Amino acid sequence: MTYRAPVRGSGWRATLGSVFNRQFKEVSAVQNISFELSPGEVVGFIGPNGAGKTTTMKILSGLLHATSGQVRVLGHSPWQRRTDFLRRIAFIRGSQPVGGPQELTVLDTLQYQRLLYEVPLVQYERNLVELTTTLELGNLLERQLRALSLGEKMRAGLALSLLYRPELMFLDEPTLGLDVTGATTMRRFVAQYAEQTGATVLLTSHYMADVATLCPRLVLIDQGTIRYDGKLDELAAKLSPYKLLRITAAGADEQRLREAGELVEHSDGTWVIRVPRADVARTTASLLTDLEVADLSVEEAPLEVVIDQAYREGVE
Ligand SMILES: Nc1ncnc2c1ncn2[C@@H]1O[C@H](COP(=O)(O)OP(=O)(O)OP(=O)(O)O)[C@@H](O)[C@H]1O
Repeated sequence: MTYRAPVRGSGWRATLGSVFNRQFKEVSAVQNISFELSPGEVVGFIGPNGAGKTTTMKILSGLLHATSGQVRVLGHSPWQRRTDFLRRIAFIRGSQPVGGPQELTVLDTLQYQRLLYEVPLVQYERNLVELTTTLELGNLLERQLRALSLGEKMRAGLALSLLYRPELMFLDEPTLGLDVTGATTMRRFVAQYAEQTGATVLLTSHYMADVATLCPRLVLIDQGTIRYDGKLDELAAKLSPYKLLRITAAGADEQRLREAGELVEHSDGTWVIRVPRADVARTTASLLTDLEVADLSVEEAPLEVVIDQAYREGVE
């Protein structure tokens, strides 16, 4: 997919000049991307800023027409934007949760959406009750869209999209700017919707908590090309050949723990050591034998660390 981007120098002369003599350059956003989603999958589509995530989602939802290649979504060519296709998908962006006239109330907008998507009245009323409860919209329904906070807009935006029960959701940074509670509510809601309806979800996020909570599979894109497509835990295993042992033991001495692995942290009688994956079972057993262990847990390296490494060094 290439964009035709206008080229303009800086300063008012260049600005004026570009009005009469506009020049363009081709910007390649994504190339040779190929992946499939199975019905019911929840997939994390991640990558650094500018990697091509939003562009891909716009192509998949039909907002952009790819300059080359083949795209099939639910048996349709998305760019044709056929009504029967649009009724089955939703594209929800955390940066623009609700479009349309901002003077309308949430309820007006939901009613307008019902007409647009031809949702039968009985189904509309049932869905509205359910969405109002699960997304806690009760006291927002009579409020104008423009008066909503970011978190409230996001909840309203989700309700608008889910009113017609899409079977495929493109979620572009759905927790952007939300506080901890807002982000947790959003994750819980998406997981619940996908589970109850069997919907397929493709989700982009820079918050690893979203990915870790929701997505067993990851597609990692960088500079417009896919670098990894597979299970989240396999990516962690591939990139991080270590696990962390967190151990609380009375009378443990530093020397003994240093023998067991690389010391990462020590506070209040709790030690964290890094141990090669292959040695975890043996090391754990010997520590349990040698020390008076009150607590011991085996943890993966934090996902942030794994993904940061994938972005910086690649996956191979
Ligand atoms: N309308 C446009 N005109 C020209 N170039 C564009 C346009 N939209 C996006 N691009 C470029 O295409 C590339 C991919 O952008 P895209 O928005 O898809 O990235 P992204 O992965 O969603 O990034 P982010 O995580 O920052 O949102 C970037 O280099 C961007 O500058």
